Amino acid sequence: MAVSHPPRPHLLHGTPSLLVFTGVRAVDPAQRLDEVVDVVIEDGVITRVGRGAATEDVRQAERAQVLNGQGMLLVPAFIDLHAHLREPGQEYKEDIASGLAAAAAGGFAHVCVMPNTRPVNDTRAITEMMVARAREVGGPALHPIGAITVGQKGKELAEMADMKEAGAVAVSDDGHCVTSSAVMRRALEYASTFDMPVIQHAEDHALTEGAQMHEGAISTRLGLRGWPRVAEDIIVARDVLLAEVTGARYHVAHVSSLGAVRILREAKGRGIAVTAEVTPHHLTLTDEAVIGYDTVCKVNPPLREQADVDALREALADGTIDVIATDHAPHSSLEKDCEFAEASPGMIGLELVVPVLLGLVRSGALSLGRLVDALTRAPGRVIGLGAPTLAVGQRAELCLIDPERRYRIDPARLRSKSRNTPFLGRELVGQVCLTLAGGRVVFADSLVEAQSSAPRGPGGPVS
Ligand SMILES: NC(=O)N[C@@H](CC(=O)O)C(=O)O
Ligand SMILES: [Zn+2]
Repeated sequence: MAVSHPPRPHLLHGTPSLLVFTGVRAVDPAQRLDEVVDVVIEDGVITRVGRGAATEDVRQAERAQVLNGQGMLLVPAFIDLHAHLREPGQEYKEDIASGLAAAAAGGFAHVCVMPNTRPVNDTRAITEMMVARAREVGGPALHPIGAITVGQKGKELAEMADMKEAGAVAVSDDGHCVTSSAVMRRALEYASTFDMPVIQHAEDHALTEGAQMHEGAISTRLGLRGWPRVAEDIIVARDVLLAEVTGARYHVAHVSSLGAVRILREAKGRGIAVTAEVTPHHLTLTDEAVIGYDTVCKVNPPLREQADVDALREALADGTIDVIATDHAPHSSLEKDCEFAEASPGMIGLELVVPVLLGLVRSGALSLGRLVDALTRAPGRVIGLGAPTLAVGQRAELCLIDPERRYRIDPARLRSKSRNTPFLGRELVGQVCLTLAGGRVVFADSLVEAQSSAPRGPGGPVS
């Protein structure tokens, strides 16, 4: 696995001051919009949306860059609630610049980053450093998630108020579970005084010691120690009870088991403030992928069985699971080109959300509106960020997708520094062509470049 690669060409010579999409299918759950329209963006702000909005005047304006949206989808840019960008400390796997470039290529305008860096982000100083570094880089906005406990050790609570002031949007010990009920109770109480959600990586470590994959028939056959569903279910059940007594906001990271889905459905039915996310890989892969002992299929929580996949899809469709999050977890060949038992768990995902998940829409497992909602409005609600929308007057944060483009996932074209994904080399359908974040173009694919030419007159780029 190569660790570095050349960046893809950047397009549109910056951000055109007048950007026009004609005849594009715009899908925006916040406005209940699903219609073929024109969209006009002036100086980074959406100024017109509607049939015929791109009048002759607009299209002929000297500074206009007009993109033919026929057959394309335009959606609000995505928010990822769960990514590991590895800076500080493991920049050979990913850093804030490469991680945000990957996010932009995946259609994201906002990325929440987990605190299991080296050192752990459990302080104001590290939170500030991440925010400052992301500002320097530009591109999608970065939102740190602070640790729940000092050093993610599960004992003393970290200084959440400090981290919140510095920009943290939530707390989590992701990578580790807060197993002590007493610590978890205090964490929920403390975080709720700052109105911060507590994100739990639900894994009863006593039940997963030495585990390599999902516990089931395949783990037995492969002779690998298993991670039973109940290790997730026990923690989710306990935490739901704690969320109920504390009234705090509780969010479950990367739900993988059908039992956890059942518990969440019941909790939501009783009006408890719980939310949950699922990853693209848990929605599309099972433990059968592990049969060749390929270390790219090792991930926490593990890929489970078809019955789990079916339950997760159903839960996402009916809103029991609110959010799709990538759990983008880059690792280099050092952690993956080894024995299965030695390999680190995790898969990259930021650049693969659209091609992996549009398949679910084509097969009828998920509506396009719900898919977009789970990537925009739902995560926005969890972190209290106004959702990106295509409404007039909004700063443009959007993503243009070619839903029919079929291509092979090519390692040379990924912007992440890492290559650990089982989707590498697979033929998938659906590609992000253009991403705007904060009113600016942060990613443009060659197809968009081919369609556009440099602005024809003065008034050019705003960036
Ligand atoms: N998901 C993973 O398998 N790995 C994550 C940690 C985590 O989210 O559990 C990582 O940081 O590598
Ligand atoms: Zn985790």
